[in-house]
Amino acid sequence: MGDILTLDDLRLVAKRRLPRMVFDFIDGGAEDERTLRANREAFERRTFEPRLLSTAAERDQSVTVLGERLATPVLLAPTGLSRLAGPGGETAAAKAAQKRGTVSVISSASSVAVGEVGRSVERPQWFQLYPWGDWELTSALMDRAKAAGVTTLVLTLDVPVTGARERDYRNGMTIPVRINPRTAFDVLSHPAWALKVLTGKRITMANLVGLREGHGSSAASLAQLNLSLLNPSYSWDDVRRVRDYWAGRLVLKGIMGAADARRSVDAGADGVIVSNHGGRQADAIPASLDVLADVAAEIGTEAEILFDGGIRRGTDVVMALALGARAVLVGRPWMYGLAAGGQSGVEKMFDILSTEIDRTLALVGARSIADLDASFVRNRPGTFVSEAAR
Ligand SMILES: Cc1cc2nc3c(=O)[nH]c(=O)nc-3n(C[C@H](O)[C@H](O)[C@H](O)COP(=O)(O)O)c2cc1C
Ligand SMILES: CC(C)CC(=O)C(=O)O
Repeated sequence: MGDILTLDDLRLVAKRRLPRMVFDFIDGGAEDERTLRANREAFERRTFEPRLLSTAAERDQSVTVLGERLATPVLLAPTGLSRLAGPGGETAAAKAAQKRGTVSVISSASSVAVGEVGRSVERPQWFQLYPWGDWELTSALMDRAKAAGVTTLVLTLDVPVTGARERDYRNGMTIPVRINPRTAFDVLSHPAWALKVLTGKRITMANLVGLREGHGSSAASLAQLNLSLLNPSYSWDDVRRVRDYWAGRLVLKGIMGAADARRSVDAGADGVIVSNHGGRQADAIPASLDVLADVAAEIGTEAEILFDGGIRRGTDVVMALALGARAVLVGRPWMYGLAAGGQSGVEKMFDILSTEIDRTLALVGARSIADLDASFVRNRPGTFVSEAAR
């Protein structure tokens, strides 16, 4: 991995190593992928106003998030079925995060059960829950997370139904996976991946195993169960019910405006994640960066604000922090890291970002994260991204 300089390099290695259907599942977004592209363009449209002669010989990028000290302001976002990207999946990711002094958020749809990840690391992890209609299963999952030592629950609110990831439909990446000459060729032409990933333990939504009496345990039936549990009429009262049940910290994910940020605080959230699910759910909603300052203005003094969507550089991290986030999460980049080099690939991702964050702090003139505020960022109208650059 010596020639990998950037997170985009990691993406290209992942693209070579993974079957197209797996790469596109990770890389893709919903419908026309407008929101997916917008997430990047929002960073490319903004610039810094450097403050000269105001940094220090050593910069400090540590932050405190909901009472936890993190060595770097980057957490791993919850992503389902990570073992598709590489062996170890969520366990490898949690170990990498722990090694770099931060945490991962384990998805409800993770391919390693939360208890197993918890046993493989000392640092307590976070756990993500979907807005399920079935309270018995929801509370059972919270109990499992608590028993696994989870400190912070992330309740994802932007999945009333699944977004239309059209790359997946076209590639046969559906439930069940469509096996035809094209998908078979796709897998067979990536023998190293097939050997490493498909010959290991069966890839399945491990948290759901045994959750529902009498429910089958095949990968397809568990994925189907996950889908069928989604509840389009989930309400703020349901959020309050989770709040009352979960004694730890509660973070609401998918907040895209001041009004929902206010409702989150009213429902008892300790924090929110400004996120559009990496452009995988609603298309034609804004870049998450474009609503961050609004959310910060509304609830910045009452709850902690985290951010995800399109972070690919240290400059992006510093910009999001300057605009009001306490820390950021990355989704696709750690999956690319896992595909490129397992746990060391995820560590590599952290190392690239940390080095870039440190250099950016020095170049914009900040000694620590606490020095950053919106005055470091210029908002430029229009975009610098050409069609060709995409
Ligand atoms: C392959 C994949 C699976 C995901 N699975 C989940 C999930 O299970 N739960 C969830 O809340 N978000 C999920 N997300 C969204 C991420 O948590 C995060 O919001 C998003 O990836 C951030 O954008 P980024 O990929 O540009 O960093 C997933 C994202 C990807 C790419
Ligand atoms: C594995 C899926 C259930 C999760 C996913 O793709 C997502 O939430 O974006």
